Amino acid sequence: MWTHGEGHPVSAVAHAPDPTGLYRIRDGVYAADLLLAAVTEFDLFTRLAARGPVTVADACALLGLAARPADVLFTLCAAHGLVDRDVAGGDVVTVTDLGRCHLTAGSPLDLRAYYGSLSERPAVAELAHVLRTDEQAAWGSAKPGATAQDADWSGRLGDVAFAERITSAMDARGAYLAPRLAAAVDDVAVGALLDVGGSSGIYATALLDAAPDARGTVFERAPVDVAARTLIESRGHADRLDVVTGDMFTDPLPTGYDVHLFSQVLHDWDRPRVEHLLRSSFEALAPGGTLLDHDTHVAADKRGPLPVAEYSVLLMHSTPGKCWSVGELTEIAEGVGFVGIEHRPTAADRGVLIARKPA
Ligand SMILES: C[S@@+](CC[C@H](N)C(=O)[O-])C[C@H]1O[C@@H](n2cnc3c(N)ncnc32)[C@H](O)[C@@H]1O
Repeated sequence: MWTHGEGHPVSAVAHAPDPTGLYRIRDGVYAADLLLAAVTEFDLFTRLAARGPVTVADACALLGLAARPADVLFTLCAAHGLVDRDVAGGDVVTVTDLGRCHLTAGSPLDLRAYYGSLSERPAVAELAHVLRTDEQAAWGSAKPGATAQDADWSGRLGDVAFAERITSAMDARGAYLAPRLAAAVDDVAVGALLDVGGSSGIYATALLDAAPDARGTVFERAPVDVAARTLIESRGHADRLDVVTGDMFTDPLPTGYDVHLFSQVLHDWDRPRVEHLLRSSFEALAPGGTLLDHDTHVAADKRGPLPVAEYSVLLMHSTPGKCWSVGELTEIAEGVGFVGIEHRPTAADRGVLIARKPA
């Protein structure tokens, strides 16, 4: 029988019921609205079926879609079996029998009116706007009238109360995920760990628990740095895990670390900023060091997995990011100099991309 707070985190996780379904409900909360928007605002399947196989770039031109949200949309449609997506063959999408039979005009089994009956949901309009403009919507579909500065997720992190709330959320998410990440990389030697955007330090704590001689640093922006220090101290890890305050986009990362961890950080950012972060990591990492990117990763063929495709919709809605594919991250990491890239599953649809800096 499971009781809250039972035992050490590692054994607690080992004995806990699997919460993957609970992560999926939360992370996939906008996914149905994106499909509703695609059907009701763009009549996506009717127009694509009439066109035949088409590149994603041409589909964007045909439908008036911006590239990033279209990429997220077509991964979701592929994961649902509504389109075939051939990334290796030029990123061509083709409506499947399922999409053609049930979501196109003229079919006797056309469900578009059924989907249309929910088209007034506020999130449908928000997602249609993101699809057209690539402008992110307010975090949590914040109340009408909020200023862009107030509504933007990254901008709101400057507010102490919001930063504490988000840090608590990240910490709660990590209680189950962090020990599983540590177990998945237990063969990676850790001397000094830098956890970039490490929030409460829960992942760094788990990695250090598995490497008793190692030390670590959480690199965080203000005011999350304050919440991080408080939580690390309260857990009795302040002797081995400190917090350095900085901005990962305007400051160089500190040197003297042989393992860098980015956990669920890259999915918040667009490609230029992901490239910046991986280049910055490569420059600061000790020769022979290891980069760990722990996140929900889309498969290289961009056809799923479905829970990751669904989470990518939330990120597309309210950040400039998305769930990056293993192929995209490998290309970016190799482009800045990393080698030996591999991907391992961890828990709850997460995985870790491991890359090495040559010695
Ligand atoms: C989605 S959270 C991930 C937190 C944690 N790594 C995890 O896996 O739950 C992104 C983190 O990046 C931090 N962050 C955002 N912008 C930053 C910046 N410019 N410099 C440093 N940290 C930043 C945020 O404060 C936040 O803690």
